Amino acid sequence: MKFLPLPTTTATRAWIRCMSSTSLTLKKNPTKRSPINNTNQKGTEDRCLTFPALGLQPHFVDALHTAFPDVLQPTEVQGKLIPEVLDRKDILLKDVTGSGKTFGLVLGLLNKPRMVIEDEGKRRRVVTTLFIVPHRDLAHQIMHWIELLTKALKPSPPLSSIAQVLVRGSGLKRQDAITALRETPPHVLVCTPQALWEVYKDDKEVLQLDTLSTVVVDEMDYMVETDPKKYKKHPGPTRDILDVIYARRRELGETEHEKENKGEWINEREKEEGIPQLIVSSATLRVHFKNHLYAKSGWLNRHNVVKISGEKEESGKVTHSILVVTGNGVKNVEGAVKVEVAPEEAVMANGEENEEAPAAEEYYDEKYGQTPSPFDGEALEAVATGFALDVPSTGLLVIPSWAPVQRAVYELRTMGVDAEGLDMQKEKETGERGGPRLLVGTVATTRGVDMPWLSHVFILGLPEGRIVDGYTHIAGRVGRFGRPGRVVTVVTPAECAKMLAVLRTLRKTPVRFQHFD
Ligand SMILES: Nc1ncnc2c1ncn2[C@@H]1O[C@H](COP(=O)(O)OP(=O)(O)OP(=O)(O)O)[C@@H](O)[C@H]1O
Repeated sequence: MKFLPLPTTTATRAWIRCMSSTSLTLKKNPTKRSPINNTNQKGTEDRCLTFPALGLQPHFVDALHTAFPDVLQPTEVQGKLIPEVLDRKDILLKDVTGSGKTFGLVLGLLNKPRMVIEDEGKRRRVVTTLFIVPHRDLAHQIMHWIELLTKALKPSPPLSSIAQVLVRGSGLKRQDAITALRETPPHVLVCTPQALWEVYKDDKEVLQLDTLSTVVVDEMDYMVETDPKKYKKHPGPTRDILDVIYARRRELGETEHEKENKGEWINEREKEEGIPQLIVSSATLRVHFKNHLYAKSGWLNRHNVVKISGEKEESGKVTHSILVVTGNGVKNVEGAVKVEVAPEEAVMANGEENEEAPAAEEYYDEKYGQTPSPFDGEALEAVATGFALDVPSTGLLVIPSWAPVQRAVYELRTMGVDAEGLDMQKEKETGERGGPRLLVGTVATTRGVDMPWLSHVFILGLPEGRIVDGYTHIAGRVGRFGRPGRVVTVVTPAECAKMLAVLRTLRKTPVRFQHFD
């Protein structure tokens, strides 16, 4: 079935801003340093940014400090990002994992004016921002941040008017989600592309796509296929939804106009018609992807776009190890260097019994006990051993997307590991209090997730897709915000050379994982 783009008459775009924009000035204060060492463009002087100076409203900054006492000052990338989010320019955002991109987006978006439309003489609030993310765990994580901020606001508005989550498999029926959206259109709708597209197909009016102020696509390079042979057959929901929202922008771009004035003309028209700002973010936006966005997609206004990237900050102390499964034992990759490990970093798991385990084991015994494992037993055992000997609290195992997470959980449990499927909704309650435990997810469910209490990432096999980008994102779950971490990849001898090449490209030296030969 084909869906036509929404009509984009000026009348339907009749929107008014219910709050005035804050004027933005960057203040310098040479006496303080921001959490990430900020230098100015010449790299000679410290620049201390404050959240109010970036344009965040004072009562919101108070709530931020109450909800997140450790967040004192903006990071370098947030210093550049927040003022641009508050403006109407399109943004291409790229910085290392864990630098605060997603958090900064949340802060900026919540400070944007709410969209209000005039409907039969009445002013009515509509969804202001779509925050599109690749999977529901990331949606829940963002929602959790927004919930904490909303609760800390004085007075605290109802959460549903500030943000709602639209994901598949949340337990909420699609029709109920549509009713909630119609009754209380939120400031920010955090959603996955599939769920959004399904709601749009069911009810084209409820999302009011033609009056949006901003569309954010986080981890966009992961969600949008750039090979025309593939996307022409299967565009995918992100592409479908962006094609609908930016149909008018594409039309303007294709309109005949004198070359010299075209940019100015487009910007004028865009402003008049209220075409939404597009923000694209990822730690890995490759050149071919940017070219696709600029030249082919029609989603980006190339005459009004700003590129934001962080300066190369030193990430936390993360070690990278490669274990090779030979079929006759597991050993460190040849050439791995030996580093001294401080005793407190090599904490033994306490081996306490998990009270829930027996019931779960019975269930999974029945389900999986009689069928052969899809996993290499030696590889899983290496992970189980590494976990038992090295993980003090929480580790993450990333398995290939073809592999069943619950099956991996079952097998690890039979090896004595307290394993469970990654579930960010649960994580916000358990957090660092749990453990030692091993969370299991796939590339698809771990992209962008933030668990400051995570110390280890184990990767089973070569990361899929572009291996370097895949590895960057998976490994980026640790070492966030200057914290230490350990990444251990378990590969076969045939995969070993490729894995070494990945580390070479990223200028990392493999370090011996001390529990193996
Ligand atoms: N200004 C700040 N001060 C202190 N901590 C911060 C600040 N901004 C963000 N953080 C914390 O840093 C962590 C990483 O943030 P975030 O998930 O936004 O990073 P990211 O750059 O989007 O990572 P990824 O590329 O992996 O998605 C979070 O735990 C967040 O709470």
